[in-house]
Amino acid sequence: MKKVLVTGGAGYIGSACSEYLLNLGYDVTIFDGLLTGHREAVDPRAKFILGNLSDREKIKSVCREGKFDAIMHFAAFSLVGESMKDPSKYFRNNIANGINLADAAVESGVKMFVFSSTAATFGQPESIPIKEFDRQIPINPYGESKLCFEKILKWYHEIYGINYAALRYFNAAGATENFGEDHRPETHLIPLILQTVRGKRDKLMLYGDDYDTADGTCVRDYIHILDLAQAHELALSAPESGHYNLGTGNGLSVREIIDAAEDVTGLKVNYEVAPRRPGDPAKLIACSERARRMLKWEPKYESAHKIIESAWKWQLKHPDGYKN
Ligand SMILES: NC(=O)c1ccc[n+]([C@@H]2O[C@H](COP(=O)([O-])OP(=O)(O)OC[C@H]3O[C@@H](n4cnc5c(N)ncnc54)[C@H](O)[C@@H]3O)[C@@H](O)[C@H]2O)c1
Ligand SMILES: O=c1ccn([C@@H]2O[C@H](COP(=O)(O)OP(=O)(O)O[C@H]3O[C@H](CO)[C@@H](O)[C@H](O)[C@H]3O)[C@@H](O)[C@H]2O)c(=O)[nH]1
Repeated sequence: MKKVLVTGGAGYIGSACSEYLLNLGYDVTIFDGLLTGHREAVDPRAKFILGNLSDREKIKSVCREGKFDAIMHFAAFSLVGESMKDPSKYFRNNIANGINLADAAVESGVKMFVFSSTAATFGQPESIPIKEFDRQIPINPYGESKLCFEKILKWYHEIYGINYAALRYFNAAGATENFGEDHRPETHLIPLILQTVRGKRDKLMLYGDDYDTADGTCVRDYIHILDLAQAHELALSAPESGHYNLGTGNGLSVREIIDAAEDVTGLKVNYEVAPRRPGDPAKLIACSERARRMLKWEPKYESAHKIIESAWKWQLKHPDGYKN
């Protein structure tokens, strides 16, 4: 499993995972269309191919020539709000373009396919913490597109024998020394809080303080991207195909994240309580026992302070994000 194709390796999580694999001596090829990613986020040790997964012939020839042992598939669109306005964009990229890649993988004899899935496949959870086999009823086209691709992989496994791991991340956060979060527009809580304390934004809008949670604000399970990277590498030798939840199991409210950010930065977060953001479930917390047991996954950056500290360091080093 030494030769790995990483789609979306110029993006937030894909760049950190590529760096992690390269540090362990893997041979990494990154395939990315730079649609939402950044050229500067491509680890210089990786081979880089600029291309769009919509180009079926191109991805087939990349796979044929590359003779990869495994594929890690991060490339996708992932804004929930945008998916409610333009579902076609999400179904085309996350499903149709994903099929181009899965077909190329099968045709070229790739043994393992690791897929970025999401907690959004569950929709409103039936119970907390969320277990792998809990009911999945997505409440937006983004979550639906990811659930659909999980099912496609299951069928490709049954029919063609390709192994897969669908990794359902909860809230990816934090940064490595070199790679961090620069979504444009940024919609994620932690980078927005840190941009606010730096004065790059006037204030943070806190979406809803009337949820049925201890302090009234939404609770999420924040997982460091290096812990996600560790899980991806372990998934390459997963004992069986299937899906895994990836979270720490610690739920933190928006207010607790604001408090932790104030501790880490020594600065005040200017925020205003705003109405609830449509589509936000009150609580998302993972039960990741399956990954811990079957992949021997051990998250290392479980405290909010460590996660925020790493994101803070990265923002201070890259005050305007990536340059290109
Ligand atoms: N950020 C999170 O909290 C989170 C949580 C759960 C799941 N995920 C999933 O993880 C993956 C990575 O998320 P991210 O936050 O790093 O996103 P990102 O937007 O930073 O990275 C996605 C990368 O994929 C590339 N890409 C997209 N479509 C492509 C295509 N058709 N052809 C070639 N390249 C293409 C983009 O240019 C970008 O570099 C996504 O699949 C996302 O759905 C993210
Ligand atoms: O300006 C902001 C931004 C966010 N929030 C709140 O902060 C929490 C976290 O929001 P955000 O960082 O946008 O992440 P999520 O909406 O929870 O979604 C992330 O985590 C999900 C899994 O839990 C993934 O499915 C998604 O792809 C990923 O974007 C939510 O309660 C938001 O309402 C605010 O109050 N103000």
